[in-house]
Amino acid sequence: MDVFIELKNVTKKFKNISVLEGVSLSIPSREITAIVGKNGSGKSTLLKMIGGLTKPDSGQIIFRNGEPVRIGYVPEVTPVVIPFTPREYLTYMGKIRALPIEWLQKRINSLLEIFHMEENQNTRIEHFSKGMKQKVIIMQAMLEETDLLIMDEPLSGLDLKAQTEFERLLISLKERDISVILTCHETKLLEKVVDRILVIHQCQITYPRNQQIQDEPMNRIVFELSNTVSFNLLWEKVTIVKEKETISGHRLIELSVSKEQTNKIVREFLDRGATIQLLAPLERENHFL
Ligand SMILES: Nc1ncnc2c1ncn2[C@@H]1O[C@H](COP(=O)(O)OP(=O)(O)OP(=O)(O)O)[C@@H](O)[C@H]1O
Repeated sequence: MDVFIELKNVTKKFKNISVLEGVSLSIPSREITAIVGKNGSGKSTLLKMIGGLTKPDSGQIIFRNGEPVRIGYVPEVTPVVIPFTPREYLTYMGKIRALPIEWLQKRINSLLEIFHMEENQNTRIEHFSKGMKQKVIIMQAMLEETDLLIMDEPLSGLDLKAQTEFERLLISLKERDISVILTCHETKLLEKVVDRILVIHQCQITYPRNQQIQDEPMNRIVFELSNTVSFNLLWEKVTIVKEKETISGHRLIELSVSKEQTNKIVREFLDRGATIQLLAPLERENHFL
């Protein structure tokens, strides 16, 4: 697995009220990740930080070990009335971004094909259904070549048919090596296509119960490790639950690890000079939302 996005100890507050506190996680490439949580839990804030629209107060967000990543952002609020056809609208948006006109027209043709919108390209967007408008907004976010597509509540207001079509679209984006992160209120909606679900709960990222391998025993391990020592956890069934700095130049790292992987992880950390603060069976009921 190669890491696409890594959050290291990310904290965000608004007016001294924490939205996220010391969140660490890794997301591999070419995955569809859904972020779920209650209203006001911080889903949009996390998306905006990943999209570079707002900065964390502390911590880091690193893409592909520091390589540049091309990001398309689809905001939650979409304009209701767009008095243009999709081709006109996408051409204007491309010109605003100073994309070369010939390249732009080819790109629009290819997007219309990917989104199955060729037949509708000359109809004014204001006459479109919510799902079709949504597609135009996503196309707009993808006018430049895109490695990562960030979508805030893309399902809101879509009927069942449009949701199914959206699922197919997500699969076709993934087949084109585009990673997707989206927010969603209802995990059931996309569970067939989503690779990873992250739940924001009380300023932390947790994982829904059905994402764990059923009946697989898990351990909770807390290591203390020097701040100067790096580590990378990209094994299956290992998740960073929390990371917290201590006053002594160390950090506490809480992991949820399958029983099967526990010995391997413990060895890895001890080799890096870590000490074990806690190792116990994971009480899932307490841990998950
Ligand atoms: N620019 C801002 N200034 C002050 N507070 C903010 C700002 N942006 C977000 N917040 C607050 O941060 C918290 C998280 O907001 P956010 O929009 O990220 O939540 P959300 O999970 O996306 O909510 P929803 O499901 O309702 O869209 C909320 O309490 C919100 O009021």
